[in-house]
Amino acid sequence: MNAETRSKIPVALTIAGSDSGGGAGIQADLRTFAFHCVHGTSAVTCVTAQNTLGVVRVDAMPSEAVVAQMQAVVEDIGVQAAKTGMLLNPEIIAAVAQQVETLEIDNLVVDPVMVSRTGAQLIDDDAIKTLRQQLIPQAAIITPNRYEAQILSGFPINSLDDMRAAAQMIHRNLKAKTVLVKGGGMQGNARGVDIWFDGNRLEILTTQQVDTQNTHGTGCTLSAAIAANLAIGKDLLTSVKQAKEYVTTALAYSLSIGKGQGPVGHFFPLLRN
Ligand SMILES: Nc1ncnc2c1ncn2[C@@H]1O[C@H](COP(=O)(O)OP(=O)(O)OP(=O)(O)O)[C@@H](O)[C@H]1O
Ligand SMILES: Cc1ncc(CO)c(N)n1
Repeated sequence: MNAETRSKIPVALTIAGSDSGGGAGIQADLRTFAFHCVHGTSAVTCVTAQNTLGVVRVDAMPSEAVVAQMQAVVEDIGVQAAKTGMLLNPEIIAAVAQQVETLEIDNLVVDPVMVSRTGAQLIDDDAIKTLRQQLIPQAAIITPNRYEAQILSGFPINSLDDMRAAAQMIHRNLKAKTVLVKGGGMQGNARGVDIWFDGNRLEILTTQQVDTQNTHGTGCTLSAAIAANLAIGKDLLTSVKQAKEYVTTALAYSLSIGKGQGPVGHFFPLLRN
């Protein structure tokens, strides 16, 4: 049998950490790209020893190794979109920001991974500063969760109104082109509601609320799905809306594995009871 060669396969790049438990980070991103029929490439920033209960240990890659991975992928294969996840320290963030510019990477989705949904800080304070100054202004969209939006806006977020105000403030103060404040960590009716603001248009994005504790990797999955849709050539708002639908269905098929928060079911059409 002759192999059928396809020349127009969209390609996306994830610049993120490894999650040994397989629920978040590059493992979630590559599964999400594959689901969208987008070829997935990766630049690993750090290796976490992690499971459904939390992060046990983190080992950073040298920033030169992250740069080499980005260059190897972009200079040969080329990418139509990229996302960043856990970037860990100021050296890695500065190096990634520099390469995004040098390699002219378009359609950059920045998931400003700082604090997990459980409230655990995942990167150090200097890293947050570098992220604000060097990477966020280059993003087509940034996707902070409730706690990250609190840090970036500087005020507590307890309601949909607070989320709206934070999205507007982050857009204005950080020169973020588009902001999506995610509501997975909210209580009551605001849980699972996201706010989109691009300086012009403010949209409240809702799907069905899914009642599950298996929410590990929802943020990674959402930003990877946005990048996949952008790589395919969809516009930004359509990419976000469709990514949100994808996460909602993946949550509805989430996996009860481990003793804590299990991962979402990325390949739900293949899952059987
Ligand atoms: N229970 C839920 N029902 C419906 N949608 C949800 C639920 N939980 C999270 N989401 C959605 O999942 C997406 C990711 O948001 P979330 O706030 O969970 O990100 P995060 O905290 O960065 O995730 P992570 O667990 O990967 O750190 C958002 O679109 C959010 O609205
Ligand atoms: C590697 C990694 N990236 C991102 C997150 C946030 O969910 C996580 N827990 N682990």
